[in-house]
Amino acid sequence: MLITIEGIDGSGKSTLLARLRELLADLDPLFTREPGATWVGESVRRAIAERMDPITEALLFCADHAAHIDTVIRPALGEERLVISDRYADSRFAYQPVVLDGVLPDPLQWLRRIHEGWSIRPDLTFLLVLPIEDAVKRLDPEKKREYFENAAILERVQENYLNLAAADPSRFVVVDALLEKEEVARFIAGEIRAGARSSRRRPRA
Ligand SMILES: Nc1ncnc2c1ncn2[C@@H]1O[C@H](COP(=O)(O)OP(=O)(O)O)[C@@H](O)[C@H]1O
Ligand SMILES: Cc1cn([C@H]2C[C@H](O)[C@@H](COP(=O)(O)OP(=O)(O)O)O2)c(=O)[nH]c1=O
Repeated sequence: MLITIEGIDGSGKSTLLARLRELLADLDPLFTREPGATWVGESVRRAIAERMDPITEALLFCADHAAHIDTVIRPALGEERLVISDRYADSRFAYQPVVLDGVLPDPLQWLRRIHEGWSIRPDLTFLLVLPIEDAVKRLDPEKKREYFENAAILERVQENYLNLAAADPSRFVVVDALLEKEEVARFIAGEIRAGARSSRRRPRA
């Protein structure tokens, strides 16, 4: 079963993932992330830091996704493992249309087409949502910021995320990221356990 965790920068994904490692330890999940599960992720980080042109950046994120699927996700799903990814394809569908606005006529459609035929659809996606000003307040002032981490961009990214969730309610679970950390983690751990139980009962196609 493939679970993905999505949300804007500062929504609490890293905090949540650290707690899920403890809460779900008995299920022996494979924790992974985008960008960065393979060395392709390092080129993505470099492209972001150097502000490469948006098409290059988008294609590098997609290349990172392809390498991630090939080397991590597909083998683990083949062994029936529970896989939990910190960011996945929806990060592209939420962030890159903002960066590609004005560069391409329909960035979301372009991005969807690039993923078609090889990307693997998650079984469940948890989307952490909170007011932009709270997310920005949570960002570490000591840490160097990616250019995405600005309120105007994050506002549009979150709007894109909410549209993706509205269009696919059977996959998305929208979670209030202002709830107490432990409450967020326990709720999501419970939903993952319920999903894992029902996927074991379901006959494989
Ligand atoms: N539910 C929460 N309530 C209050 N603060 C939180 C919550 N979740 C995370 N934080 C804090 O917000 C900051 C950013 O969280 P982090 O997990 O790094 O976000 P992300 O990985 O999504 O960028 C951290 O200082 C973290 O302790
Ligand atoms: C996976 C992905 C991330 N991003 C952005 C989100 C983040 O601002 C940035 C780096 O992701 P991430 O590593 O999750 O952020 P952090 O450095 O806070 O741990 O890349 C995209 O724009 N598109 C994508 O497809």
